[in-house]
Amino acid sequence: MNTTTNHAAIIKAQGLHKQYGDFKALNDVSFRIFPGRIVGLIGPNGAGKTSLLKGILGLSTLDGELSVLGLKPMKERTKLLEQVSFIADTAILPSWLKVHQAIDYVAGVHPKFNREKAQAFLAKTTINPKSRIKALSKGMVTQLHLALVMAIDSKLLVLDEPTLGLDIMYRKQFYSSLLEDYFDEQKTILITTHQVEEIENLLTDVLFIDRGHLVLDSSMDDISQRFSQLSVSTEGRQKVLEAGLRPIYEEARLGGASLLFEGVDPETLAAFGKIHTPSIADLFVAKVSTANEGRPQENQAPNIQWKETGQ
Ligand SMILES: Nc1ncnc2c1ncn2[C@@H]1O[C@H](COP(=O)(O)OP(=O)(O)OP(=O)(O)O)[C@@H](O)[C@H]1O
Repeated sequence: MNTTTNHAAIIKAQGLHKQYGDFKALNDVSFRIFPGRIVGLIGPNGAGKTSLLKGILGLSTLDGELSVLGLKPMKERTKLLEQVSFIADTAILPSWLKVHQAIDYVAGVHPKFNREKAQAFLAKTTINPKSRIKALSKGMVTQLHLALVMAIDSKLLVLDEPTLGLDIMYRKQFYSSLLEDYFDEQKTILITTHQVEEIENLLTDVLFIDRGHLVLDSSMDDISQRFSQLSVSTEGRQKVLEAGLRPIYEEARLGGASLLFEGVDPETLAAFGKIHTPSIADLFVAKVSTANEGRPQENQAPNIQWKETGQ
């Protein structure tokens, strides 16, 4: 992240590469993540998010320099996992276990697990502590996982698609619990999701990744300083172009266009139409399209289906 801080970085990544046979899943990825941040790792299917997260957790090898909480993830995995908690997108709990036994189990193996916290998270769901895990719905199993993981007092929480399969009510509840009951300035959360609009207001920073390349590393504050989206009529668009202003991305909208600018003074733009900070989804599409212009066809991003923002 570009954020200036007095703290040492929790994650330092320099020139990371991941190769599966001939295929490059990560290509020269470098970034830093500092304590007290909630970082969204955003990218389309197959972008390399899980490969990166697995490397950070010491669950698979990455080439390049990587330090997490001052440790080398692969070599010092045991020590690292004492301070990190995570939910993989394919997390599985033994189906024969009862919910209260799952709590006992985690309490037994994890010194930083807070049983009362887990029980309080579960009390917000309809899960019966006496149920066997095999009797829970898919979404309930995820809820149980999240309750267990959020009750561990870790310095770093890694969430890979944490709310997959959960209903909208619980998703909202989960994200507000994450902020109110889990997060504090000593902790760091690294999260991936395809439902970017749901975490947009939660994030302090974003890392955009596309086809193994990091295409943006920015704090949300910097995004609002650096990028502006301008809604204009068709004539307004013409005037913008005549004034020599060049958007990095544009989309046709009913009766006009939406133009996305980088590093252009908002006051200059305001003379032509309505300006606002772009949504993460719009910014992602813009940055990926710009990055793709310089890449050969076979490395270009697939069509990305983001939720319409209705601009
Ligand atoms: N074990 C593997 N062997 C070969 N290729 C792999 C392996 N794991 C991942 N890949 C490839 O690497 C690329 C990145 O995969 P990865 O799972 O990191 O993407 P992702 O961004 O997490 O995607 P999604 O959003 O779909 O989960 C994909 O093209 C995938 O097919």
